Amino acid sequence: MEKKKIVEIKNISMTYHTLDGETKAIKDINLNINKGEIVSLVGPSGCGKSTLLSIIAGLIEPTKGEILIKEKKIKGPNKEVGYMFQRDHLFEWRTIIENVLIGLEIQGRVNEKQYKNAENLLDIYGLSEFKESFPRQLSGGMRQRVALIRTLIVEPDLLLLDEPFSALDYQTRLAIADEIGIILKKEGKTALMVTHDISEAISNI
Ligand SMILES: Nc1ncnc2c1ncn2[C@@H]1O[C@H](COP(=O)(O)OP(=O)(O)OP(=O)(O)O)[C@@H](O)[C@H]1O
Repeated sequence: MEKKKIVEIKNISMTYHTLDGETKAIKDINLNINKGEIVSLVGPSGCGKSTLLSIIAGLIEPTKGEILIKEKKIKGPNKEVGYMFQRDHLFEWRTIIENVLIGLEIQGRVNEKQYKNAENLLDIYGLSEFKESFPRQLSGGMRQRVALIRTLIVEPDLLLLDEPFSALDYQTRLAIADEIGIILKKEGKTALMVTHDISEAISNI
């Protein structure tokens, strides 16, 4: 049986033009990601990893090439793609559950069922007692887990993770990288994760 393609990256190149000249950030990238795959992209700082993620998320337009998500060409930001950034970007004035629900709130999809689902995910991932806490009361690893649940709950077809562990200390990073890999597999998610750290990439295999 042929695997179901979620994303097709076709001949993507990106050149930035600034007053100082031009920077060729990426050139002729081709990659398909199938449903349920977790793909790690490894490379040194400045090699164009974030650029590629921003293009897939529809945040910037490539100089050349196209991105198809479920066979549809993307033209801008869309709800098929969930993006988790290097920092957790939790809102300090919202409680943990309110942070988890923000994506659904923006899409006008908060209802009792979704609220229960949020409570359930917080419970599964060991955060239920922090439901009414504020982000500052949580450790770095816990905050990152909240950010992941917030991204998962809107059920995107593709998750983009941009060095999601880079703000954490080494020990926490190892633990949370394993844990997030397990969560993604358990939920059957398709994900593209970029990192400059080969051990993070391997821990997701
Ligand atoms: N908005 C921009 N304008 C001009 N040049 C840019 C812009 N964004 C990135 N670049 C350049 O493009 C190249 C790739 O940057 P990018 O941030 O994609 O790399 P990266 O691999 O994600 O790096 P890091 O791991 O440090 O985040 C770099 O040389 C960077 O200076």
